[in-house]
Amino acid sequence: MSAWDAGRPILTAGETRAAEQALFDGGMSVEALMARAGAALAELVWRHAGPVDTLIVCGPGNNGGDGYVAAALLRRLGMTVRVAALAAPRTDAARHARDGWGGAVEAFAESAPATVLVDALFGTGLTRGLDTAVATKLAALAAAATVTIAVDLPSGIATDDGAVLTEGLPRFDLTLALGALKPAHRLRPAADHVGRVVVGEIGIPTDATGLRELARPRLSAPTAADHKYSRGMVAVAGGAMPGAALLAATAAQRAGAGYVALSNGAGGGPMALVHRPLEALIDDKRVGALAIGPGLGRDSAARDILAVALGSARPLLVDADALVLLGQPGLKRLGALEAMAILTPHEGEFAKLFPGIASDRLSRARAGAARSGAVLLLKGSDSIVAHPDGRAVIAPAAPAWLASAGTGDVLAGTIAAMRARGLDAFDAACAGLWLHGEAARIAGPALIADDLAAALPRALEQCL
Ligand SMILES: NC(=O)C1=CN([C@@H]2O[C@H](COP(=O)(O)OP(=O)(O)OC[C@H]3O[C@@H](n4cnc5c(N)ncnc54)[C@H](OP(=O)(O)O)[C@@H]3O)[C@@H](O)[C@H]2O)[C@@H](O)CC1
Ligand SMILES: Nc1ncnc2c1ncn2[C@@H]1O[C@H](COP(=O)(O)OP(=O)(O)O)[C@@H](O)[C@H]1O
Ligand SMILES: [K+]
Repeated sequence: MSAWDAGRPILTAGETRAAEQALFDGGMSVEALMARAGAALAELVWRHAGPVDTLIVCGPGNNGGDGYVAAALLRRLGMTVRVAALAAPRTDAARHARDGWGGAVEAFAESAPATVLVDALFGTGLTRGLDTAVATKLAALAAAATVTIAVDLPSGIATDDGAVLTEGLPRFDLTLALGALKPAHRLRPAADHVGRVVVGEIGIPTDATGLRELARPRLSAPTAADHKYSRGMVAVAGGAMPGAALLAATAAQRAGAGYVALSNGAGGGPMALVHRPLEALIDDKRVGALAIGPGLGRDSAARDILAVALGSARPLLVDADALVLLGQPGLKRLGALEAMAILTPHEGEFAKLFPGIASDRLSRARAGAARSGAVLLLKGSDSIVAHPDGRAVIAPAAPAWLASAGTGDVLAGTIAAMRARGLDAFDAACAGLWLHGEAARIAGPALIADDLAAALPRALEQCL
């Protein structure tokens, strides 16, 4: 299964509305869909918080409507549940839901805290940050609660770009994503506020999405018919700083490549690493991926090495210094290559390579892929893989211990191994990114890039 098919769909606010509309066009009522959403919420509260006193704070839209539905269901289960409203319902469905609750409705500003706080103020309809008084009250209720649950999204974050629009927004324990994940559940800084995310299946169609969550890849183990070249041959073009290229090459070996060759290396590294000149490697048709950038340097020698790599027919992975040296002519060459290339910039490299693309991270990654004609992996604490055709995958948060020199070099080698084993550029970037995050979890606190490479086999094991 491809990385695209394996990942859970992520819908924007607009896509969610369109998906809901498709159900309504098919004859379903808004009230019926809200009944499903409210039931999913009631079940989540019941399962995760138990029969303790609960306060559900409801906004004026359908997010608030979900809250009223859940309140009525929880009361029926015998729970002590109170409802507080920020404003009267403004949609027919939310009014219907409040009528179904029928009990007392406190004023939000005066409501007392409870053990469980359910935030049903705003969801995908949020258009601006919360007023200061509302934000302060929500934070106080959250601070006094033992368990905090957000309906669809914590109120105060932008659904589509991961922006936090409200100062002092609480970090919730749990978020019930209705129908599908939204970008804000995975994009930082919003993602820092969602806690554990549970997707509530309410039956909305999700196939029109252009965005998915990174999923664990399924990879095959070598069979009796395999030999070292069929498992994937990786070439790493080294340069001024041999350590970085060596890390990338070692990572490619540990990620399962059958043959890894390093050019311009200073020697050293695993005995199994082959040292060969770049000119010989680019003419070797067995090379399934050529990684260039880690430790390349930015001098004239580095430019020459990059020119050789760009002139080769080997599938390219362009990282680090090579991204900075590429420039506009290099980008043009990339787009014209027969085998789709992979670019792995961090934010700084991205800004140098694509001056003038200033937007949220997801839009930037997509624009960079479209402009280069290459798969673009925008690194960071919420890494994104974008295809030139507009599809994108967001990785769940990886351990921040990855913020350590050389971990990007390990990622480059890991992705090169995936590309060389025969995955297409998009799947290789996704598989490598997943293995990298998992290796970081395995390596644990204070990891160094060498540990990460050493942990790759155990990450790989989980994909077989
Ligand atoms: N669609 C469906 O059928 C279903 C949807 N479902 C649920 O509905 C949610 C989306 O519902 P929604 O579209 O009604 O938007 P919602 O987030 O409740 O708020 C919109 C209201 O808030 C207002 N407003 C916005 N920002 C504000 C602010 N900062 N401060 C103050 N006010 C602000 C805005 O008015 P405005 O002032 O912007 O005109 C408007 O009145 C979705 O997340 C899911 O939970 C499920 O029930 C399944 C069925
Ligand atoms: N705070 C963080 N949380 C999670 N992952 C991070 C964080 N900071 C960096 N990373 C990851 O660590 C790697 C760093 O790569 P890079 O910036 O190229 O470093 P280097 O050039 O030193 O190898 C990337 O995969 C990036 O996504
Ligand atoms: K909410």
